[in-house]
Amino acid sequence: MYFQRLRKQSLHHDKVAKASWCYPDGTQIPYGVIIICLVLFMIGAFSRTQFQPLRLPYPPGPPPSSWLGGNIKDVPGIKPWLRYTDWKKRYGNLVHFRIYGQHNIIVNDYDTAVELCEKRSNVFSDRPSTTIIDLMGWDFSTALKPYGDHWRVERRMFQQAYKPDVVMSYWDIQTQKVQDLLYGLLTTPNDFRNHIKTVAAAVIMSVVYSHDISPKDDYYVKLAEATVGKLSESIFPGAAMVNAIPILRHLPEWFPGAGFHTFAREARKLTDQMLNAPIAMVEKKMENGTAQPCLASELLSTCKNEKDRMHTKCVCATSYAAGADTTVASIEAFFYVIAKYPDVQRKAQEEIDRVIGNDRIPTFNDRSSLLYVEALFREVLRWMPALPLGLAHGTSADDIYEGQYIPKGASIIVNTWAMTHNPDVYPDPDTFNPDRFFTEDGKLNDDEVLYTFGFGRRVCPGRHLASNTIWLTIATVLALFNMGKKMDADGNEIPVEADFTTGLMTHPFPYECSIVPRSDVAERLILDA
Ligand code: HEM
Repeated sequence: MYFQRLRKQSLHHDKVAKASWCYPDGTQIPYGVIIICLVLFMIGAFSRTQFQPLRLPYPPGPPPSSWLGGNIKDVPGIKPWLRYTDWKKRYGNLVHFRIYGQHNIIVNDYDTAVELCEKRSNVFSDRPSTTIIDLMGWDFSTALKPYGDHWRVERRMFQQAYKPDVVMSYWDIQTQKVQDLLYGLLTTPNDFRNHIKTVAAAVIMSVVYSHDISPKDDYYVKLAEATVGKLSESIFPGAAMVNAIPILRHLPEWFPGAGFHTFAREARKLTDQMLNAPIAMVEKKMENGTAQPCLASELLSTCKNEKDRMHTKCVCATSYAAGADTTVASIEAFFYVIAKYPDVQRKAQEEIDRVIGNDRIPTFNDRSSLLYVEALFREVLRWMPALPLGLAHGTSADDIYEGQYIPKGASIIVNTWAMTHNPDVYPDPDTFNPDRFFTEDGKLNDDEVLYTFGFGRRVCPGRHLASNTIWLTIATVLALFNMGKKMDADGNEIPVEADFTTGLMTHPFPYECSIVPRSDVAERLILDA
């Protein structure tokens, strides 16, 4: 029965997996043999990771708490960036730890990140291979692709689509979608978290697929959210195990501990739909002549073969996967801090009133005149970086840094949080204080906190688009609304207090705040926009 089951399952898997369980003549290999081979292979593979060819020390780090799992128990499930920042005090800017056979190097300061990810970008531009992510079909994502030809082609497409002069052509879309957000805040302020999610999704869906999302339950947005949600869920012990010991991917689904296969299979279905459904919609519109210009239609019209079409699908789907929730995280952080820091809000509003008056809504053309708003924007990125641990780089060769050994295949975790909360650079780092970006003579300093968008050849190509959406939201919301604490039924203020979630991206947990238009004029401006 097991054999039948395995055969059935193997229909779902790729050819490699099928071949692994049969002799060349097609006879099934007994499971006992397979398991013994797997165990031997794992021990062999694991021992190889322990072998240190150069006899140089790894960077310092916490001693492993178990021979097999290494430091698996030392990495907390909640906000690991705080533990890593603690390790910086004990071990320094470069910290090594191991989980099963996977070597991890935490980079805790800006200069070391530049040295490794930028100056040595020929070695430090890979991504760590993550088996569960491949099994889930997420290897479509340009952001997760290994440093190689496929990534290079798509990276070029990204750079073309989102370079500074091209993103200016998206200003109208962004203005329209931010106006929708303002209207939402005016009419249903308690629903502000949904409005924030909508603005980020609406900008990307419009830029990429020329799709105007429906305000509620948009099919494509729900699909993308469910797919991205699976990615966040993919951090569970079974997944960690198969990531660290990739050979385990060949375990049959029924095998104890191989439940990751079931999870991955379900996730893969969603991933395929997210990749294909919106592109099919654009292609249909192109066929019947109703397609509006957008990134997908532009790229599709230049495709010469199926390979080009595949790259187009990957770039378009990655735009949403990498660009929506990151933008949401930063806008949510802005809403949270503004409700918490009334003095900052007042100062920003004074500047907006003084520079542009209160009879129009700020536009992108005002950006260079609103210095305090710019400082506030930077402080949002710094105070709560959307990706506190960036996106891990990988090493494509062995390397030596200051006499310490960094092996090929190591995961390089850029601890952005430690950088944005380095008290030597940002005194009193937990306080939200835009003034820290001004020089003594009242000019903006040159720290644009751009490193929150990553380093080197893998730096975020969507940073200009993201910066524009976030800035316009900040400037217009400050110009038109007052945010602050809500009152309870007894007239007492409800404190604005929320912790932030753990994940690749971090968001505030739900909290309450009041959002009211600053004046009748502000209300009219929103309604007339
Ligand atoms: C606040 C918003 C955003 C933040 C904080 C952010 C941050 C980041 C970070 C930290 C990385 C990893 C960089 C590295 O590996 O060193 C990254 C990569 C990436 N981002 Fe963004 N991002 C944002 C918005 C966007 C948007 C709007 C798009 C697309 C339209 C986008 C597309 C990408 C892509 C494709 C990559 C992978 C690049 C590669 O691997 O070559 N991001 N982003």
